[in-house]
Parts: sequence; structure tokens; C-alpha cells
Amino acid sequence: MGHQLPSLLADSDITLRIEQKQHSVNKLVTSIPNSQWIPAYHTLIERNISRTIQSDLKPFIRPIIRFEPSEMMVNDFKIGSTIGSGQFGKVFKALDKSDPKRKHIVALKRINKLKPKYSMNQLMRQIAYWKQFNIETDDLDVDLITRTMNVDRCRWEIYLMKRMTYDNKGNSHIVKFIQCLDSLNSKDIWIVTEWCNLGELQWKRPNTESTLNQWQQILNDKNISVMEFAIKALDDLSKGLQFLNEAGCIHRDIKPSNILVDGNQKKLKISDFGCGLLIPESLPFKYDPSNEIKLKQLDIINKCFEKELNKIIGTPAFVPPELCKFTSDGSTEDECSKHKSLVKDGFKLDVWSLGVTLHCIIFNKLPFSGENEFDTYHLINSQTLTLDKKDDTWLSKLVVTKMLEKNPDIRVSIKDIRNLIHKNKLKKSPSMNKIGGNAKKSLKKFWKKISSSKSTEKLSLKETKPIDDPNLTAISSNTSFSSGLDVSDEPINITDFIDSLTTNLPVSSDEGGDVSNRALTSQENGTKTRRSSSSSSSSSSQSTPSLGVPTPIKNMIKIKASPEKSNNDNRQDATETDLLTDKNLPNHPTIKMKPSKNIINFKNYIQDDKDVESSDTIDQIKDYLNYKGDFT
Ligand SMILES: Nc1ncnc2c1ncn2[C@@H]1O[C@H](COP(=O)(O)OP(=O)(O)OP(=O)(O)O)[C@@H](O)[C@H]1O
Repeated sequence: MGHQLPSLLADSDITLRIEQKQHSVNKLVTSIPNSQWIPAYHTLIERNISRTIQSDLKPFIRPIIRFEPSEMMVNDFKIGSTIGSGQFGKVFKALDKSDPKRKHIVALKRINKLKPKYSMNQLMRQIAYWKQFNIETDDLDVDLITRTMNVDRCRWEIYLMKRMTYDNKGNSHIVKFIQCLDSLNSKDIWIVTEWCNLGELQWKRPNTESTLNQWQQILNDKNISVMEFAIKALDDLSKGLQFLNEAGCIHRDIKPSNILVDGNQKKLKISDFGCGLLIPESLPFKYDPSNEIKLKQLDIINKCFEKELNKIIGTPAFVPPELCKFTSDGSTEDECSKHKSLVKDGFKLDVWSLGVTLHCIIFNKLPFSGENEFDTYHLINSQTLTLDKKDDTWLSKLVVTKMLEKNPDIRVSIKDIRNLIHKNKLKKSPSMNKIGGNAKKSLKKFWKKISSSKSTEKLSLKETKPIDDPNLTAISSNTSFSSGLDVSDEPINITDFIDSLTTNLPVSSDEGGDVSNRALTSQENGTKTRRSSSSSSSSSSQSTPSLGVPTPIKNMIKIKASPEKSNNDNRQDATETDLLTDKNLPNHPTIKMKPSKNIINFKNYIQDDKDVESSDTIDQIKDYLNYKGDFT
């Protein structure tokens, strides 16, 4: 039986089937079968405004009318060298040939609709969710389900990029989205963005005082100091984050590999909205306060948002303490019990991650780095950072004591940081030594103000009562687009963990298999399956003993991989071949962040050279699970 394949502009069979069963008016309310059950925030978005999102995206999505791999052409783009790869796709440099007079280079990200694969457990849960709408699911196969889940995830990321590029004229510190290429039968989605010629932000260097070539190019000076570059980074990135704040967007994955450096515009820019979240007020829902149903819907949306905000999303070393404490009853004596309230201000999450990024730049090391992820989370919560006398500069102080403040209520806000920069015109006198008497006075006042004040920014969900679920603070999941099932609601299943303990996902099916793929196909015997959720669920629960407790292992399901290599090419006057190849590679190693799912030993997280394959055994996994007595 032929299925309607999902694409960015077309709903899948499954969505259409659900639509037929639903009455359009009260979708939000009726889409929650059980009032005790809180659906995933993105499920609500998908279920209720996917059409709005699709029509908003329509002008930016071009059908693929030409795809010639032998000539490396897709539509008008000539594909060049690989400039990076991430969890979901490979990124290429490409020449836009639509205007023959202009040599316009762009970045082209290819996302395979069938990657990543999901564990059987995740697929079963997805089917179980769909089943709740009484739709026929027996004829669905693994590929169709995977495609549907991936296209939904992708649509959201593209929607955010589009909004951050075009809402309020965008901001020059956010990587610009240009267009997207997709067709019903295409196995890939291609995302076109502006190209940042100096690649991702680099920070690791042989000694702390030295500066990198990339930094010197940005400041146009070979003799810059680390602090000068750090101030430039703070200035640019806080501008980007301020814009996101105003647009109601929380990035949730600020880290060096998601910061791109544009040597032509001399700017650092924020990229990768795969973990991004819009606050309810910024969603294209229409509220009517006089309408009771709408009010109920608003309440549901707020609850779901709050729940989403409390998931551990991002990359372990950059995750803020309010997300990764594992004490549910506050009984431990360590630091983490002190701040056990739920996340209220999502924007403070990004401030923390920016603080970690600046710490890397200034001190040439991660502030919190444990033996494994769990240990890292523990350090994030318990370790107090101290400043050496020699490091006691205003910027180090800002980063260590204000941005990396564990209590989010008193952590400095982006608005405060912008005020500080604005008042003191730090941009114009980037070196701390060059700050004059007035600036010093203002800084003193500033410290006083932010240490005495609580959070100055109004939170979007101030009125919403926290959901009284201790598990919410202790567990994590990857963002579950349209699955409707929040994996954090469920005990971790060992299958989830094993499936997620895989090597980096290859970006396209033609690039070889991966372990998660093998895990799936070994269960599926290499063929597409057709199962009903009931039979599958029971077989799944028999073969995969549940640990029965929420554990932070879920963090490992979120995979964040850094690119293989960033390549540079600055030359606008070069030939087409020159433009699309990489002759100006940076002469220093790129720091790689291993995907979190692949890590048992956190020390492997940072590598200066080749990938280290994880050789974790089941015994090691068990050791890992036993790491904290609380979870056994
Ligand atoms: N516009 C661009 N200009 C230059 N390099 C880019 C651009 N976009 C991406 N890259 C490179 O490709 C890498 C991966 O890109 P991206 O972060 O979009 O992929 P991803 O799959 O979302 O990664 P992640 O694993 O972080 O989720 C970046 O870290 C960067 O090195």
C-alpha cells in the first residue's frame, strides 16, 4: 500500500489520519486523552499549528527540480567541500549559481530524512501515542515512522531559523537562513544558510595566553590579547542572545561548535536551532482571554512549556545546574539541594552556556569536567569556581561569578550584560587595562546592582504553578517532536541506553551503517516491520527489562556531536574550484565534542585528534548506572 510521504510542506499519512479523527475546533483539549497526562510541548505545536508553520515556511521551501550527484548539483547550487558535520547532517560549502554574475557562497546542510534512526522502544512509544487517537497503525512501517518523526523535527528547526532571520529584520549575530530544498520523494532535506568562512568558534590552544589565528582575523590584529577576543565574543554573542530573548526564543545549545565565525563581517554568530524553544507568547497561537476553551488551552500550553523547559537538552558540559540536579527530595547535603526549584526563566539557561563558552575562551578549559557525564553534572552543581589573583579581571569576574552563578534567580541576565557593555562602551576599549576610571565606577555599581537584585527580567510563565513532579528535575530526554510521548515520563529502558551507545550517526544512508541502525535492523531482521503497538509493546517490555527508576542516563539519548573540521576560505576572487575546495585549513586542531550518547569516560569528551571509539561494555554501563547509590 502506498503512503503519503512526509515532507516539509506535506503532512504524512499519519497526521492526516489523526486530523480526520479530530474535530478541528478543540484540538488542544481533545488531543490530551488523559487529563493527568501532559503531552510534549512540541506535540501541541505540531498538532495545532503545523499548518500555520507550513504556510509561513512555504515561500522559503523550494522543490528539488535538479539533483545531479555526478555534477555535484542540487537545484542551482554547486556542492563543494564538506565544512562540518553534526548529529543530523553534513554541511557543505556551495556556490549559488542562480545569478551568474555573482560568486555567492552559501552553506548547504544535508539532512537525511531517515536519520537518525530511533530505537524500537522509541518507535513503539510513538505508535502507542498515535494509537490513542484510534487511528489505524498496523500498516505503518519503520521507515515511514522515522521519516515522519525526522521531518517534524526538521520543520521546527527550519521554522525557528526562518523566524530568527526575518522577524524584526533579524539580527546580524544570528546565522541567516536563506531557503530550503525539499520534495515529497527526496530522501534528503537541504538547508541553505549564509556561509561563515572561518567556521566554528575555536578555543583550545597550546597555552592559555596564546591567541588563535581565527581570533586575530576577526579583530584584524595579530597582537590581540585573549581578553580582547573574549570581550568581542561577549559583545557579539550577547547581542545575538538579546535578539533571541526579544523574539521569545531560547536556544538551549549555546556552545563553541554552534557559534560560527564570519571573517568578512568580522562577527561571531549563533547557529543551530535544533534545540530551540519558543515561549508560549511567541507561538503563532491566537489567544482570546474571554474564551474559556482558549484559556484552558493556554493553561495546557503553559504547563507543557514548563515541562519542556525542565528537560536536559544540550551538551553536558554546557548544561546549567538548574537542569541537571538529580536529587528529587533535597535530602543530600551538597550544593544542588539549595536551588531545587524548577527552571522558571529559560533565557538564563543560555546565559549559563554562554558563560561556559567564555570560560573556555578565557581560561582555555571547560569549567566543569568530570570523569563521565554524571560526574560532570555533579560538578556543575557542587563545584565552586574560584578566581586566581592574576585572573581577577572584570570579565573573568563577570563570567565566573555572575554568568556561572548557580542560582538562576540571581544569575546575571542578558539585559544586564548588554547594559554593562552599553554603559561602558567596552567594545571600544576591549582591553581590560584600557578601561578608564568612569568605567570602573560603573562596573562597581553594576556588581552592586546585580548582586542585590533578583532576576530583573519578567518571566513568561510567572503565573504558572510548577508541576509537582520531582522526576522532572532529575531526568532528561531529547526533544520529542510530535511523538506526543515525553520520554522523561517513563522509566529508562536499557534498550534506550544501548541503542544510544552508538558511534556518530553517519549523515546519509550512502555513508555506511551505524550502530543504532544495526540495533534496529538486528531486531527487525533487516526488513521493514508492520506491527501493532500492542504486540510490539508487550514484546518490547519483555525483552527489555525496565530499570523502573528515572535516571540521568536519558541524557545520553541526546546526541550532540561537533563537526569534524572547519575549513576556511576567505578568497572572494578565487575560481569556482578554488572557492569550493579548502586550501586554507586552520593549522591548529579543532576541538571535538564527542556525542554525549557515546561517552562513558568524560575525559574522552575532548579530543585533540582522531575519534576514540567507545569500547564500553554492559558491565561498564552497569557500573555507570550504579555510580550514584540513589539510582540502584
Ligand atoms: N553556515 C555555516 N558556515 C560555516 N560552517 C558551518 C555552517 N553551518 C554549519 N557549519 C559547520 O558544520 C558544523 C555542523 O553544523 P550544525 O551545527 O548545523 O549541524 P548539527 O547536525 O545541527 O550539529 P549538532 O551536532 O551540533 O546538532 C558546525 O559546527 C560548523 O563547523
